[in-house]
Amino acid sequence: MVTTPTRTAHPLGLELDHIDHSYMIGGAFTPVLDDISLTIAPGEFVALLGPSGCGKSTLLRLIAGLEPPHGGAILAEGTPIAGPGPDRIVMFQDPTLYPWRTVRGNVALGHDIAGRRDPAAVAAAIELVGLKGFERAWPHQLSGGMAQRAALARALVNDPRLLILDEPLGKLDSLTRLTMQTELHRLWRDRGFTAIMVTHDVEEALLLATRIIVFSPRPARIIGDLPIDLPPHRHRDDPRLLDLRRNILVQLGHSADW
Ligand SMILES: Nc1ncnc2c1ncn2[C@@H]1O[C@H](COP(=O)(O)OP(=O)(O)OP(=O)(O)O)[C@@H](O)[C@H]1O
Repeated sequence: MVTTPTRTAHPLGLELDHIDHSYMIGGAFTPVLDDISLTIAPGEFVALLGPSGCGKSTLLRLIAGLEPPHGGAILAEGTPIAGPGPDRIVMFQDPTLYPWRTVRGNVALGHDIAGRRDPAAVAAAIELVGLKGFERAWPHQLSGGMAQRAALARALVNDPRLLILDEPLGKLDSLTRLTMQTELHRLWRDRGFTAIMVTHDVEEALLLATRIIVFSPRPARIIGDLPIDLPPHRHRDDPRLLDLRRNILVQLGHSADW
């Protein structure tokens, strides 16, 4: 696999200022996000952890600009986010590749929409995620991990300033997941974008993130904000990582020996 010399020119910094959000669920007004304030520095890798249904994906959607918050504001470098933008790319649990496009066609999608032609950048992104040789493969010919790599290449080809990851590795088998964790971490280090990732896996958060935000059950409030001051190359059995894991599990309401 290649390493890339290209660094994202300007990783995006974010300010979440007293965010509230709610939905009508079954006819009832249901608060989902409760007074979320958070400053994310350019280049951070922030993992969001919290109980199922607490509002993590909702927060990602607001940051992506797919919905406006009902209260408060989200500022990107001081400017309120007013909708989706090419500087903020979202990657979901399902790779959602277009079945009628090859790997190359899927990765080039953002360029095609923007009317841009840059076959070299597309080829570089494909190589970067280890799919060189599969440019002409169709999505149905890929394994789950390969499809997720193609989705990652599609996200990276546009050189995002902020990568928004909603459980991107959640559906992968455990071995592929380990490989993809390493790859994602390497890409983040090499490219230097800001990353915000929802995961249910405390260990994954500890292996990848520079900071972990822990949320309460719905409506999500921030109950923990932990800087992860570990070296870039981390080991699952590092006693400091195991201590942090215990601490986070307790915050999430599990017993420490879980
Ligand atoms: N478009 C929507 N319309 C109505 N309710 C919604 C909508 N999207 C999410 N919700 C509700 O908001 C709450 C939070 O959902 P969200 O998907 O943000 O949680 P989550 O923390 O990401 O959950 P999980 O960890 O299980 O993926 C849930 O109760 C869900 O039912």
